[in-house]
Amino acid sequence: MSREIITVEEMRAIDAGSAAAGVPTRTLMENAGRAVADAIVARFKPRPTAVLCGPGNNGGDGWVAARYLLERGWPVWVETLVPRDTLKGDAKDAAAAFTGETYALSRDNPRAELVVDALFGAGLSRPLEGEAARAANAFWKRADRVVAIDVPSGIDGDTGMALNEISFGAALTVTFVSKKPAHVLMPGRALCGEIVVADIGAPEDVVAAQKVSLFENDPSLWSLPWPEPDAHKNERGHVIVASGGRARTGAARLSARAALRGGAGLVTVLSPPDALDENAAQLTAIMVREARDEAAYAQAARIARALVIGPAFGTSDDHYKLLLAAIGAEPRAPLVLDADALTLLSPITHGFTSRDVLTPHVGEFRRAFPGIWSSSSNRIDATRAAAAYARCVVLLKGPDTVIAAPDGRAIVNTTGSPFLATAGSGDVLAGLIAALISQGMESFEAAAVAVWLHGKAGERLGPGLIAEDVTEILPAILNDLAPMDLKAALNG
Ligand SMILES: NC(=O)C1=CN([C@@H]2O[C@H](COP(=O)(O)OP(=O)(O)OC[C@H]3O[C@@H](n4cnc5c(N)ncnc54)[C@H](OP(=O)(O)O)[C@@H]3O)[C@@H](O)[C@H]2O)[C@H](O)CC1
Ligand SMILES: [K+]
Repeated sequence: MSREIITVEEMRAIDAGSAAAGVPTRTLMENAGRAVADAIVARFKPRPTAVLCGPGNNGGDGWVAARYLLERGWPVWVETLVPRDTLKGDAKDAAAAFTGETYALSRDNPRAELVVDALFGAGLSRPLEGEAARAANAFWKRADRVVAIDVPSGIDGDTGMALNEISFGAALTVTFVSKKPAHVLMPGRALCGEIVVADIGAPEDVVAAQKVSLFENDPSLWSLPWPEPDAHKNERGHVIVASGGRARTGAARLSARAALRGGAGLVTVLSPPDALDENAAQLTAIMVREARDEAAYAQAARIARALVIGPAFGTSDDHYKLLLAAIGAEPRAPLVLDADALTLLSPITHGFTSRDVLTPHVGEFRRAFPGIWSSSSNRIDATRAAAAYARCVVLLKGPDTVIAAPDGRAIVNTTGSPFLATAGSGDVLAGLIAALISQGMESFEAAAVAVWLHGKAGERLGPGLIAEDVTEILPAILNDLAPMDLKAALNG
């Protein structure tokens, strides 16, 4: 399946391009409606079904779906928001071809056990009102009985937000060509239920002409740096993690352990003198190095293959100087900057490089990039703008983490579980990113892989998860991803 995510504007361009290439929009609508009926028939037994149709082409898809369900013997009727004779274009044709019962949308219609929401899709331009809002509220708690066409009505396709917080929620959403931002961004993703992407016959070259650079995170987008059989630890890179001072060291160790589990050949915790014993007492495979002054941080930046600064690092003026020493080192390793490092640098005025990664959560992002946050319409645009501005990879953490590169590429992650929102989780993520960079991955890809793995760990662990568990379950997740020939070699 294609992992591309297209915006509403791109989807409109694909519609127009298809028509120009000889595939009429009426054909696309026919294929869309049939795909909806197919998805329903594959999942539900026949039952009284109402198809709620709106004034535009989303409604048109609904009329087509109703016709196919009727042909398959389903007890199905249409409830239309606007009089049938006011419909135009493809939707008018689609409605004319439906021979079943039709009602005006209202609370007095026959009781349906399944509702197909074909009120609004990509053309939603204002909040739901009137009968549409009433229906959304009536079915809000019955999402298990709702199938949405394209997006649950009321949700903006480009942002995943419900306008005025009124929308449908669905058990199944059937969309066309590719997912839209609303299918991967919260709360849209959660309101869609299962998402089916149907091919409706838009010509491949028409889709390719959009030059999409936004993807849903997936192993098909990247390949992990598996070691060669004769690999030496030095080839797998050296990650250094800067520790906080006395009694503030756990975060750095979590990060360091994640770096080791993530495959870094060597991992060192860079420790202020007062925390040296504390760190040394709790580390075995991970090395500890004392760092007294700015020169030590600059030196670490020179010798590492990736340097993590931020987890419980400290936010004093002295810490700021140490951070600047690392940033200013020449040449220097890619930096993974999180937590306190972001606080120290906010608002960001530094230019970084495309090898550096900033990993803010929303609060940190708003402080780091205040103007960008307030002027962006969604998390994808915000992260892209921040990456272009700071000239580095930016990873905006959340249930819908977005990773953007300064060249405009962006990935939205959809693995994970709410249990990952816990102390130390971000420290583990930073260490994992550094581990993958240290093994030679491009920083943008490294960040995408790390978030995907981190999310999978969250899914497997579920309730009771603590950050330490995330590092410990990584071998199982990595093993599943290992190529067959490596598995065969390991199994003799
Ligand atoms: N390539 C594809 O993926 C295809 C998708 N198809 C389907 O087409 C819709 C998009 O159709 P469109 O007609 O552009 O838009 P809608 O059906 O969502 O609705 C537009 C009309 O609704 C009015 N509107 C918008 N918001 C409201 C509201 N809150 N209350 C009342 N009316 C509203 C809008 O009015 P304007 O004043 O804004 O103009 C329009 O009249 C897509 O989602 C797919 O389902 C094609 O079938 C095939 C190709
Ligand atoms: K809809």
